[in-house]
Amino acid sequence: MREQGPAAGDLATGEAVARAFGVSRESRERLERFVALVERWNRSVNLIGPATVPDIWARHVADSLQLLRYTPSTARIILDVGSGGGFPGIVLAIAVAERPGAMVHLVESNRKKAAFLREAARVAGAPATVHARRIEDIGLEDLGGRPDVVSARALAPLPKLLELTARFIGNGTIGLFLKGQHVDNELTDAAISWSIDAQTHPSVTGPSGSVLIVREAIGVQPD
Ligand SMILES: C[S@@+](CC[C@H](N)C(=O)[O-])C[C@H]1O[C@@H](n2cnc3c(N)ncnc32)[C@H](O)[C@@H]1O
Repeated sequence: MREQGPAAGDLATGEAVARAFGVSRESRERLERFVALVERWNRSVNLIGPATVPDIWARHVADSLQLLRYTPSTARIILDVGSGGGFPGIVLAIAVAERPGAMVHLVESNRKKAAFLREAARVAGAPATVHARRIEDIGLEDLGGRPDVVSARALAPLPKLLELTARFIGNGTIGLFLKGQHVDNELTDAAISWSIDAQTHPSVTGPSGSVLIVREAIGVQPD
């Protein structure tokens, strides 16, 4: 899979997403099996908003795949927090499936969603380990070492997200967070309690979204 970014363009179909992101034939097949599973399970488990199902390739798959361009090519351990229906975690696991030693740890506290994620990893043949627990209860020993990347989408506003993930970030471990239109306000709110080294990049999937890269977040005492 090509690791530099796509031109935005039309991302409405599997074929278009595969072309835009330089996805290999094997990865595309894995993504197609995963998408079919999401669509099937979504009738009984709330994985993605029903109204977004027709746009699943752009709204969910491409949205997740864009994180690959910010993921170092040497990254092996990825920690995805609040994985839900596998966005971005399962998509990233598919994207790095051909990297020797790669493993994506999916932390999801909802048991039904965790069961879905296990089935999704099996069906897609993706290197993923599912932890049906809260992130607060996860330590480095559960991940087999320090993660290279911590990812999350729609888990919590930034101040809370940093409470949950900052202990993993820094010393080369980056946070890659898919954020909505209020990212600047979230950064302002988070700056009250955190000294943050971060950058935002526009999302390829919509003008209001962004990718937030956090290189370091250190807790500060309020004055
Ligand atoms: C709004 S969903 C987002 C799911 C997915 N990342 C997405 O964008 O489609 C948030 C998910 O985080 C899970 N979650 C919330 N708090 C959590 C925690 N402290 N530890 C692990 N999972 C958590 C919820 O069960 C839920 O599935």
